[in-house]
Amino acid sequence: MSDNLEISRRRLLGTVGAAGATGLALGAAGGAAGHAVLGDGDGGGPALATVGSARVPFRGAHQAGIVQPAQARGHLVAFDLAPGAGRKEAVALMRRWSAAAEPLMAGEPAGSADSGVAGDAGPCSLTITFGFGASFFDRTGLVARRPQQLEPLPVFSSDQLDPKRSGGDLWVQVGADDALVAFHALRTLQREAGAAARVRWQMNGFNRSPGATAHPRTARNLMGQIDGTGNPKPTDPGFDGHVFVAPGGAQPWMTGGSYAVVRRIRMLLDDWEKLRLKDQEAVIGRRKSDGAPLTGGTETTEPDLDKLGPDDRPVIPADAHARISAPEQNGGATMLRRPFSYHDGIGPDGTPDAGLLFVCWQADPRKGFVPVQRKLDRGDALSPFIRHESSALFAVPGGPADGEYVGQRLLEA
Ligand SMILES: C=CC1=C(C)c2cc3[nH]c(cc4nc(cc5[nH]c(cc1n2)c(C)c5CCC(=O)O)C(CCC(=O)O)=C4C)c(C)c3C=C
Ligand SMILES: [Fe+2]
Repeated sequence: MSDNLEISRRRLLGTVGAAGATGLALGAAGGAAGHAVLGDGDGGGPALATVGSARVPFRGAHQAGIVQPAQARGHLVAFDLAPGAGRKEAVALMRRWSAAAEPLMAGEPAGSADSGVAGDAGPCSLTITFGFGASFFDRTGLVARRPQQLEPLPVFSSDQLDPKRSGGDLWVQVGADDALVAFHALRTLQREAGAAARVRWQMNGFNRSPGATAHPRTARNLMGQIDGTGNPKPTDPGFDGHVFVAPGGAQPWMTGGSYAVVRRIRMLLDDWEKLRLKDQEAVIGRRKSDGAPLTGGTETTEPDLDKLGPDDRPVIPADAHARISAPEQNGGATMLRRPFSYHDGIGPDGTPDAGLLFVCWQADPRKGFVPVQRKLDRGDALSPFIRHESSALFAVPGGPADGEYVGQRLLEA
C-alpha cells in the first residue's frame, strides 16, 4: 500500500459518523468492530465500488447499524405491543422480524410474499437494528431481566418533549444508501408486525449520499457544520468498552449489545441562519468550512482548550458546544453519535420542521449521554438554536449467532 493510500485510509477511518465513506472505509471500520462488508468477488455480484453491492452481515457479535457509517436514508420506528400481546407474541414477532431482516440485508426478497419494491437493487448497505424499551419488560413479564441501564433518562430543563413521539416497547432502525431499499425494509417489517405490535412513532432521516463528495470528510448537518469529528473510532483501544456491553454484566443477554438514546432535536434554523459566520463558529468552537478547531489545524487536530486570544479570553469559548461535550470535560463520558438529518416540511409561518434525529450509542447511557446532556443543558451556546422534541432509550441486544433470532437470549433464557 502506498503512503498516500495509507493516509487516505486512516482519514476515512475517522469518518465513522459520515455517510458517503467508500467501500474501503466500510470494510475497514466494520472489520475492526466485528463486521465485514461484502461485495466484489462475493458470489460474482456487482463491483465493490457500486453503492448497491455494499452488504452488511445480519449475524455477528453486534447488531448491524451501530459502527457502520450512517447511510443516506434512515427510518426510526417505535412499536408498542398490541393490547393483550405478551411474551409469546413477542417471541413470534422477533422470529418473524429476524427471518425477514436477514435476506433483506443480503439484498434478497423477504419470502415469497415480497412486494418486489427493492427487486432491482442490491443490499445498498441496508442495516436493520432492533431494540427494546423499558416498557417492553413490563408487557412481557420480564421485569427481572430489565437492565438498570434502561432507567428513565432524567428530565432536562430545556426538554420540550412530545410523549406521543417518545418511548416505545420496541424500536427498529433501518438505514440504507437507497430510499427504495430503506422503504421496502420498513414496510416489510411493519407488515410482519401483523396484529402483535402497532407503530407508536416514525421518524425519517437522511444523510449525504455516497459519492456526492470527493472529500473524505465527516458529513454536515442541516446547520452546515461538520458533525461527527470527535466520535470514537472503532480502531481506538477503548472503543468496544465505551460502545458495547462487556461479558460478565448483570444481564448476560445484553453481552455484545449497546444502548441507543434517540432524540428528535429541531433546529431553529431561522435564528441560526441570522448569525454571522464568526458567531456560528464560536457557538460550536470549530470552523464551519472544514471543521477544524478554532485554535487551528485541520478537522482532526486536537482543540487547544487552554489557548487564549489577544483579548485574554479562550479562543474556544467557555460555552462552546464542542468544548462542553468533550469527553475530557465530562470525566471521560463517551458515546458514538450516528445521527440522521430530518425535514418534515415547512410550517404555515414558513418555519422549517427540520433538524437532527440524534442517535447515540454507548455501553451505559448513565456514563455516556446523561452526564454530557446534563452539562449541555446547563450552558451550551447551541441551546438557543435547538429544541429537544422527543426522547427514547432502547436496549439493543448483541447480534444473533447462527440459528438465533435477535433477542432470543432475552426472551428464551
Ligand atoms: C448529549 C449529547 C449531545 C447532543 C444532544 C448533541 C447535539 C448536537 N450537536 C450538534 C453539533 C455538533 N456536535 C459536535 C460535537 C459533539 N457533540 C456531542 C454530544 C451531543 N451533541 C459530543 C460528545 C461531541 C464531541 C465532542 C468532542 O469530542 O470534542 C460538533 C463538533 C464536531 C464533532 O465532534 O462532531 C458539532 C458540529 C448539533 C447540531 C446538535 C443538535 C441538533
Ligand atoms: Fe453535538
